[in-house]
Amino acid sequence: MPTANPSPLSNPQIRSTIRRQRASLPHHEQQYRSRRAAGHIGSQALFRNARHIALYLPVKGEADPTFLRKLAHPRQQLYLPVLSPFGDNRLWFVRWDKHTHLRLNRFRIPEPYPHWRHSRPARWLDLVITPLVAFDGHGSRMGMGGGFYDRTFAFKRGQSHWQRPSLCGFAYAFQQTVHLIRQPWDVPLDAVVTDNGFFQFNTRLY
Ligand SMILES: Nc1nc2c(c(=O)[nH]1)N(C=O)[C@@H](CNc1ccc(C(=O)N[C@@H](CCC(=O)O)C(=O)O)cc1)CN2
Ligand SMILES: Nc1ncnc2c1ncn2[C@@H]1O[C@H](COP(=O)(O)OP(=O)(O)OP(=O)(O)O)[C@@H](O)[C@H]1O
Repeated sequence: MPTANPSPLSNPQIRSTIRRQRASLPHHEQQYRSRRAAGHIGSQALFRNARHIALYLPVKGEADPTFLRKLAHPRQQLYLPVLSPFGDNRLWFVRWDKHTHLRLNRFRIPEPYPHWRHSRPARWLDLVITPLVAFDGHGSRMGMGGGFYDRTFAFKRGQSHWQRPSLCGFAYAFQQTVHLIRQPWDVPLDAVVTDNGFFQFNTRLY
């Protein structure tokens, strides 16, 4: 586990700084950069070969992956994260199509109703586009601090990088930080896409 060269800022400092930066980006910049990021992953095999793809609906200036909806082929099925109704701080992934009704969850993020018949187990997804606050060049991810993605994809820890689902962070390029100290529960990203391009990590190294 890499611990050398940590960022001089503490995790809470990184989180609040980047969140502020993200939220102060003008709306048209958020949209422009998000569309560019979507364009960078839309042509990748990781995206093109995925049949079941989870996106998220952005809040508070997060990069917006919903541009991928237009790039998706009709055979590709899209899902959104839903807070598990069992209170176990895990995510369910529920189908997102033109019939899906959304409601606000306790973080005021729109999500589908947690119909289990429309949900797909996390391990049967092919690609999960994950929100994040910060990432580093080794695939470490810092999120909003709820541990939802880490809990839901804990089964991926220690697995080879080609096993599904692939986790691909979706972010603005300025969200990259020098080095995040990886916690034992952190599930590394397989890839990240930003307005600057698409990067795949060799997660087997850690
Ligand atoms: N767009 C989006 N959807 C997502 C996530 C995300 O990071 N972004 N999540 C990723 O896991 C899950 C929700 N996790 C979240 C965790 C904390 C906060 C949040 O804003 N917390 C407030 C304080 C807590 C509160 O309002 O009760 C804050 O930090 O200001 C939001 C989402 C599932 N859906
Ligand atoms: N697999 C797990 N089992 C139990 N607790 C976990 C697990 N993963 C994370 N947690 C807990 O969740 C808390 C938040 O973790 P962390 O700060 O890494 O969240 P995050 O990755 O930023 O959030 P999110 O995934 O929701 O965007 C930590 O205190 C950690 O103890």
